[in-house]
Amino acid sequence: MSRTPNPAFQSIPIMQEALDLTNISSPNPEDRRTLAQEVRDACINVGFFYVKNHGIPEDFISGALTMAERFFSLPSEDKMEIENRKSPNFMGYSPLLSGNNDPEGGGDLQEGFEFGWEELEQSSISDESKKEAGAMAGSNVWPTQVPGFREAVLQYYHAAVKLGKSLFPIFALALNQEEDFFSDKTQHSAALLKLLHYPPQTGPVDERVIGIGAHTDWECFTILWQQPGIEALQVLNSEKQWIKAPPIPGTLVINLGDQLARWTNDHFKSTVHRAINRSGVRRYSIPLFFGTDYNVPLEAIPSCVSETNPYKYEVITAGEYVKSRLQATYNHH
Ligand SMILES: O=C(O)CCC(=O)C(=O)O
Ligand SMILES: [Fe+2]
Repeated sequence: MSRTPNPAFQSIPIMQEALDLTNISSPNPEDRRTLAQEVRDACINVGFFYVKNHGIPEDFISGALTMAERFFSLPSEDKMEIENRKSPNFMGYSPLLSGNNDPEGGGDLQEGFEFGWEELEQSSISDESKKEAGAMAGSNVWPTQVPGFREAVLQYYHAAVKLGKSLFPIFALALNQEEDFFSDKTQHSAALLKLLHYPPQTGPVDERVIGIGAHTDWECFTILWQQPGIEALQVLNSEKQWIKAPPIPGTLVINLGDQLARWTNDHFKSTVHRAINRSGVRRYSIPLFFGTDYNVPLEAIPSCVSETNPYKYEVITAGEYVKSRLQATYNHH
C-alpha cells in the first residue's frame, strides 16, 4: 500500500458524528464495505474514532460502573488480597501508582481491576479450552466482598467481546483482506477488560504523575467506555499536540493498538494517548483490550510492505508481546 503524508489531526473522528455501527453485520456487503472505508480513513489518519449504535445495552454499562464504584471503595487490604503481582498474568487489582505506562513517568495515578475471558457459567469452562487460550487467559481472580461483582462485569465483558468480534471483519475489509482474515487468529477471544478508577488530581500537577502516562495500547484495538461528563483522555497528533477525546454520551471510543500497527507495518496507527483527571471528582473508565490469540505471530500483511516501507518489526507472538509489556509496566519499581 502506498503511503502519503497526512496532516496532523486536530480532532478525533468522528466526534461530531460518531461512526454508526448499525450496519456492522448487515447482510448487504456494500453496507459493510462503506463502514470499512470510514474505519480505514480513521485508522490511517488518527488511530482513534467514536462509534454509536454499538449494541452494548446501557444497563450493562451502568451495572459494570456500579460494581467498579463498589470495588474501588473497599478498604485497601481487601483489594490487595487479589493484587495483580500475585498472579502470573497480572490479573486482578493494581493499586494507585503500581503501574507505569510511560517509561519517563513516575507511576500512573489510577487503580485498576483486570480480567480475561471466562464463561458466565463457571461450570462450563473446560480445562482444554483454558489451555488453548494460552497464558493470558483462564486465570481470573475475583473479589469476594462485593456481591454480584463477577456476574455484572462479565455481562458487560461478553457484550463488549461480541462487539469486538464483529469489528474484526470490518478491520479486515478496511485492509483489503477477506472478511474472515482474523477469524482463525481470534478463536479464543484474547480480550482483557480493565475497570479503572482515577482519583481527582487537584492543585499543581507533576506532569510525570498523571492518571495514565503517555502510551500506546498493546492489543489490536481497544473498546473504551468513558464516564460521561468528565474529560480526561487526550491523544497525541503528529505535531506533538495533545488533542482532547472527551466522553460523548451514547458512544464508545475505539482505538488501535500495537498489534494492528504490527499487522499493518504502521499503515494503521497505534496512537499515543494519556489521561489526566482534573475534574475534581472521581473518574471511572472501562477499556476492553482485544488482541489475537496467544500463539498468533504478528506478521505484517504483505500488501503493507514495500521497498519504501520495509518491514519495521521483528515477528513476535501476540501473547508474548502483551506479556512483555505487562511485565515492563508492573515491574517498574
Ligand atoms: O481511561 C482512559 O480514558 C484511557 C485508559 C487507557 O488508555 C488504557 O487503559 O490503556
Ligand atoms: Fe490506553
